[in-house]
Amino acid sequence: MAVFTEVSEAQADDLMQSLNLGKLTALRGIEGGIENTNYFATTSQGEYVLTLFERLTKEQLPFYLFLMKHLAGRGIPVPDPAANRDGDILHTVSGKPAAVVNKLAGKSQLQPQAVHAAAVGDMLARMHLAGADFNRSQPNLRGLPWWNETVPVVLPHLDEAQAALLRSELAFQNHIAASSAYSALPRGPVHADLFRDNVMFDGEQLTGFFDFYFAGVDTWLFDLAVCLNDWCIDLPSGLHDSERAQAMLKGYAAVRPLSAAERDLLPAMLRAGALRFWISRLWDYHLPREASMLKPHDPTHFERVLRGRIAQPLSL
Ligand SMILES: Nc1ncnc2c1ncn2[C@@H]1O[C@H](COP(=O)(O)OP(=O)(O)O)[C@@H](O)[C@H]1O
Ligand SMILES: N[C@@H](CCOP(=O)(O)O)C(=O)O
Repeated sequence: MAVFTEVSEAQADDLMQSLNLGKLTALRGIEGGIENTNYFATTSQGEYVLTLFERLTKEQLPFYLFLMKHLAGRGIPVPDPAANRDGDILHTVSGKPAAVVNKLAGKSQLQPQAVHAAAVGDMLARMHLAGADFNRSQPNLRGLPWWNETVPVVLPHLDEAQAALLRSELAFQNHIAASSAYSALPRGPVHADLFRDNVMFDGEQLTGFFDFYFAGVDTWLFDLAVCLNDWCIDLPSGLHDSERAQAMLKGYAAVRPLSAAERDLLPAMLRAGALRFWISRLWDYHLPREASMLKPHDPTHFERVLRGRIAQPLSL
């Protein structure tokens, strides 16, 4: 479940009315998600999602919320945070920072085909281009500095072979990040967590995507690698699916062709994407948050993905 903080109907009604979104008619806690408290709030005007942020601070949140607003304004199908009469889009509910966004149509496609992978590639490239002139900046808070901090914390929980892999991959990624080839990669705001459960489809039509709370400024190639590592990997084997990967790469490149430097570094970024989620899953698994009733994601999945990416680098 992902209701860490209870919200009463009266509290939600007050907020919806202050946002000029009508009178609350129903409020329902959302089970999915692992980071924040989420409710579906129905009003006389429509359906919305109310999020209370459990870990992110008031200083960090404007980047995500204004990025969503910027992208929505450019026609990218992402939730648009609602503003009050003073133009504020970050609110407070039960002492927690909170936001209200429109509910997106569609449902998750958890068993994607090539056509879905292509649509995600196309939309990701559109998002990168639309975000290029966004005027705020915040690093990817789950980027290399966080990996360097967190690896020593999770290492004691691993067996020898896993610890050796984690150490050597972290060293490899530090080496890549210090290279001139890496510095030459184009960058901008990235979603950084565009997994299957964060994208909505109506049949083959991508209707929207959400959950921007791991977004940040990073290389566009890293974002693409994160998508390839989720949409184009079979579950539970962790094996690469070439048909879906080619479809995603083609969908992306039709909107924004990859540079030579990006093509060269794709294998390293696929490893970076696998390492990032192996570390965060190990962290969530071995150091769970107090009072959380969540079932953590399986860390060994991304260990398998990483081993696969090292053994069989994807070449373009
Ligand atoms: N804007 C939205 N439109 C439709 N459904 C949403 C929207 N935002 C969140 N959801 C629903 O809420 C669930 C949890 O949201 P998510 O952002 O993944 O939570 P968390 O940040 O806690 O991981 C999603 O799986 C989805 O079902
Ligand atoms: N996609 C990540 C976990 C982040 O969870 P989300 O529900 O906020 O997308 C993973 O699979 O490890």
